[in-house]
Amino acid sequence: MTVLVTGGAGYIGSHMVLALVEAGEDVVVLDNLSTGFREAVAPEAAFYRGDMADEALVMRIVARHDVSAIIHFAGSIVVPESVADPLGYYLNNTVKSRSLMASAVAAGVKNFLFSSTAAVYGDPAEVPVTEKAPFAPMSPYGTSKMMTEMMLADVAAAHDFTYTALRYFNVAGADPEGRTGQSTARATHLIKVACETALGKRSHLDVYGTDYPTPDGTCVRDYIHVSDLANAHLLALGAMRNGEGSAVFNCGYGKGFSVLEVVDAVKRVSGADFAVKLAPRRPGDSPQIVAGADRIRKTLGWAPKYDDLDTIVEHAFRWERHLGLAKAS
Ligand SMILES: NC(=O)c1ccc[n+]([C@@H]2O[C@H](COP(=O)([O-])OP(=O)(O)OC[C@H]3O[C@@H](n4cnc5c(N)ncnc54)[C@H](O)[C@@H]3O)[C@@H](O)[C@H]2O)c1
Ligand SMILES: O=c1ccn([C@@H]2O[C@H](COP(=O)(O)OP(=O)(O)O[C@H]3O[C@H](CO)[C@@H](O)[C@H](O)[C@H]3O)[C@@H](O)[C@H]2O)c(=O)[nH]1
Repeated sequence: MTVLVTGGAGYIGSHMVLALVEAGEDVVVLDNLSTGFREAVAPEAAFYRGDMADEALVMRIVARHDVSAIIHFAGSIVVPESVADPLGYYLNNTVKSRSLMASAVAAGVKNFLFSSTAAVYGDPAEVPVTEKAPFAPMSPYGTSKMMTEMMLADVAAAHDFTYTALRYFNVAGADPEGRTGQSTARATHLIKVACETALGKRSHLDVYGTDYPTPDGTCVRDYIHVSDLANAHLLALGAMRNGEGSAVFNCGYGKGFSVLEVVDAVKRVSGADFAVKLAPRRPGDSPQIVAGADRIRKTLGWAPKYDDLDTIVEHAFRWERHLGLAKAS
């Protein structure tokens, strides 16, 4: 009874592997290391370097390790990059997820947890946005994830197969014990970029767009600590194993912070007053996304431990310092 984690060498996946190992699960990771790092994978987990769409490899892993559940993180994750390269995103996030699902069905793996995203909502009419809101992605990234969710629903209707789509809001922070964190090269995520800037790895931080219809004109996001997110996966996995059926959950705290508020938090926590430049809007950005987060708390009993922006930033900053002072590429 092993859990297969695709993308387990990545930022969120490496935290998930730690949480699974701590929970006593057997874990096998499949990752092509396109953005992940072999050394980020906890030593207790078996590791295969390969592509999630390599159906023969996935079937071999499932048979050899007696895989009974898949947690599927592997994918491409940068919103503006998806605007520039939609076909690349549809291939890696949608087409290759279809292959992974086909392998799961063929091999009889019945439980499938999927990394979806708040980006499937686009610019929602109501904020906080609940799971009942319609799909309205504003970027190829969001559309690529929406299509995967739609495939999962169809597969669950046709086969003995249960899925949970967790729609993450903005994931940030690092393992509180400092064992892993976000090591992504050429990072684009706000909190990581701000921490790099605070440490002098970048000359300044650009604020993309100051004329949005938000209180201070900058985009608002709901930042969730990566370790709370890993815990949400453990709960979702338990519910699927208990036969509770397919489900969709938002993963966020229900609180929004603007880009400028995040920049202030990073300055406060780091003690560094770095340069900030106001820049034009970035393609594909939604003005404001905040999670309606009741369903996961009520249904799965999720009780986050790190629901505090300064704590998230502190953990992210500590990891960034641990990575060293090499200039960000
Ligand atoms: N970081 C966020 O804020 C956020 C928010 C919502 C959803 N997500 C989703 O969570 C998942 C993990 O994101 P992350 O932030 O850890 O990103 P990441 O880039 O650190 O991790 C992705 C991992 O998948 C691997 N990978 C990519 N394509 C692959 C393929 N074809 N076959 C095998 N491995 C492959 C990469 O090498 C990497 O280790 C993604 O699916 C992403 O869309 C992330
Ligand atoms: O140097 C920077 C980086 C970001 N931002 C802004 O900060 C906000 C957050 O951006 P970012 O951290 O890149 O996250 P998102 O574009 O919101 O996307 C993240 O969050 C989504 C869920 O909401 C996930 O699905 C994506 O994978 C993940 O990249 C946006 O308004 C950006 O324009 C800046 O102003 N300057």
